[in-house]
Amino acid sequence: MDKDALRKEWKRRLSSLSEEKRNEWLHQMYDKLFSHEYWTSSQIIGVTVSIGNEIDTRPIIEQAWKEGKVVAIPKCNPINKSLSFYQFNDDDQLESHYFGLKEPNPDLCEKIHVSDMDLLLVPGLVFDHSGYRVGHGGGYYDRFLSKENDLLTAALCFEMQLVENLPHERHDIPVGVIITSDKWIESRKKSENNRFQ
Ligand SMILES: Nc1nc2c(c(=O)[nH]1)N(C=O)[C@@H](CNc1ccc(C(=O)N[C@@H](CCC(=O)O)C(=O)O)cc1)CN2
Ligand SMILES: Nc1ncnc2c1ncn2[C@@H]1O[C@H](COP(=O)(O)OP(=O)(O)OP(=O)(O)O)[C@@H](O)[C@H]1O
Repeated sequence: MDKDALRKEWKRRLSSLSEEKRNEWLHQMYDKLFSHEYWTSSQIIGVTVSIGNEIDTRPIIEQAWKEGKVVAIPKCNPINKSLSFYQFNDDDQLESHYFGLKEPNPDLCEKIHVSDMDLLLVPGLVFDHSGYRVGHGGGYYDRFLSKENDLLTAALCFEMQLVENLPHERHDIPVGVIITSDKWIESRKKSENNRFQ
């Protein structure tokens, strides 16, 4: 399957997940994330504001606030397909101009410099065991990550979003850790670790 076919198929699969299973798995995933050292050692966390059938990021944002962490959310620049991150403290700072996404209003938010970010949670539809991903197809995160070698990256996904191998191109950048409801995968080292099960 090419990337477009994968996108289409996994959007369909995600939309057919029952509310009950979705919630059960999400809570297991959050627990794994919040006990991972990437989370505990990070003060400034980049995360999207989820929409539709994406992994619900609201509980992650609220946990970060509760722990006194800084939440940085992305704003797209569709002209050059770049991302800028802004500090998110309050829902009043959100606006929706582009593609139905909830984005920060730059007039109401402080900009976060990438070099200050500790951990970036990367969205995606399908992932493989090496950390390669297929996202919504804008290439925003690959472009962004191509300039940020040192940033810790993690992705949350359901087990059903994991496949053995994805087609990838030279510009694709794998995420460091994948967290599912069952396990976390240190994808960069290609070794699985079930320490948090
Ligand atoms: N919640 C959430 N926010 C996110 C992402 C995400 O996956 N989830 N992104 C993850 O990357 C970025 C936005 N990703 C996008 C990926 C593709 C298109 C897209 O297909 N745009 C079309 C059509 C635009 C239009 O109709 O206006 C295009 O560019 O041709 C848009 C945004 C940043 N914010
Ligand atoms: N670093 C880059 N430099 C130039 N073009 C890029 C780069 N990364 C991705 N692209 C281009 O962006 C488009 C979308 O890329 P891709 O299919 O990998 O997106 P995606 O990873 O699914 O989306 P996203 O990162 O927004 O979640 C492709 O045409 C790809 O060639």
